[in-house]
Amino acid sequence: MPSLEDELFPSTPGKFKIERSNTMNRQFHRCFTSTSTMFLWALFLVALTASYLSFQSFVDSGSRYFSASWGGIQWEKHVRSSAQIHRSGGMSVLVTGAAGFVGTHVSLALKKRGDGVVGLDNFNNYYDPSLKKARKALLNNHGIFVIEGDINDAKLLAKLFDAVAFTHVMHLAAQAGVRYAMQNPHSYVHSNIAGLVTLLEACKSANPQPSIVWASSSSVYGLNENVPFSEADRTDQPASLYAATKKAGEEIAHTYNHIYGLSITGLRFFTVYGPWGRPDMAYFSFTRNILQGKPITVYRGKNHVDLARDFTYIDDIVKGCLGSLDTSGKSTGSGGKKRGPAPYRIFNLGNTSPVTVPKLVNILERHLKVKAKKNVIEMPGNGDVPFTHANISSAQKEFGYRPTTDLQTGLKKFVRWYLSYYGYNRGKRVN
Ligand SMILES: O=C(O)[C@H]1O[C@H](OP(=O)(O)OP(=O)(O)OC[C@H]2O[C@@H](n3ccc(=O)[nH]c3=O)[C@H](O)[C@@H]2O)[C@H](O)[C@@H](O)[C@@H]1O
Repeated sequence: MPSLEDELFPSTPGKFKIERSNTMNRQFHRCFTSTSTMFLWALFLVALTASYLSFQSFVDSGSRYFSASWGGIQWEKHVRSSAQIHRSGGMSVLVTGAAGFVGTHVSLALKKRGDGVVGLDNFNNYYDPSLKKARKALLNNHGIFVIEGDINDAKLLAKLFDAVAFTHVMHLAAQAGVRYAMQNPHSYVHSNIAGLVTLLEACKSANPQPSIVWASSSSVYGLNENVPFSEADRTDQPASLYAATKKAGEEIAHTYNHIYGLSITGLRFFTVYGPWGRPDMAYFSFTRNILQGKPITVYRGKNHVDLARDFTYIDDIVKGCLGSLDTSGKSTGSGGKKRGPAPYRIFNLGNTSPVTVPKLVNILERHLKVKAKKNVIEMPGNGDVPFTHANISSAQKEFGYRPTTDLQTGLKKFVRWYLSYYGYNRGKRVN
């Protein structure tokens, strides 16, 4: 039987194989034995290092688990204190997408009037996450705790509803943007469909069930040509996957209302703009490019018709959100079972006065005191619609919604914020 040495060092044709004297044999054997011992030691050390490294990685993953961004006594304390109501008849609201544009403004408005607010946001990098972090810091300064987590995380949601009996959920977390849907379609399904269902599941099982107000979109009107758009108009011709996921969201919401007695209000926002806004939107990216001397691309419709939007200022949208929360009515279910019918509502939140994109550029040029380098091209077939225009009579009737800021005034406020946030006022540019 071959020895271990033989197996480790199989004979090979070479110097040591030719005729050897006894002495040479002994020396060779000594030398061979010590070499193989060293090799065994080396092997032992390698094995030791490997097991140490794998132990380290086990410890690391363990500590990652224990230091997860949510959970623990301190964390629950923060959640409960942030959810605390400070006015009589107030509400405690879970705001998803709290570090987003609309989420930040709504959270601040709720907190300011004495409602409890807990924020949830996944801080994804669809656009510059540092802007989301800055919004989070702003919310923290106002006593609002924002949890870094995803609406698809059912355990996190269950934990939140365990910790706090939220009266309302303001669901604003979403994958936004009309044209980006062609680049990353799955992100829309992940947030706007799967995420919505996970959230509604958590709400339906919560005891008490919260009332839900959530962000749909004016884009559900798609290729509809009746203007202004009314809630009763057809919404079965979406022009983008984004619009299709929002429309699907409305149907899913209806199902949860019907089966589980959840009170649900969907808000169709019309191109919301303002301070702390979204860098992917035209008014924001135009401002950035104009200030940096870069060209902007202005889309134009068929037959040289200008595109138009019912641009709606953020403060008006916030009023609409709060009005919806205040009039939402209660969910009726408990223990995951419906106990009676609950409200199901949909409202347009627009400005009711569409403005063309060239006019938007004009206003920006005046506020920025810089001429834009315009590159006008025909609207590509990328999900865009030629115009939007809201009929807001339902929201007006239900909770007195009345927008008061025109585009000229709203953009002035946006530009003032932009210049200050990006350091133009201090004589330096940080973007
Ligand atoms: O109201 C809505 O439902 C939607 O409003 C916006 O979508 P959109 O109206 O397309 O807003 P922008 O992306 O800011 O575009 C505004 C206008 O500028 C035009 N545009 C956009 C980008 C560009 O480079 N050039 C350009 O001319 C667009 O065609 C559009 O007519 C938001 O991005 C959506 O998330 C939201 O749901």
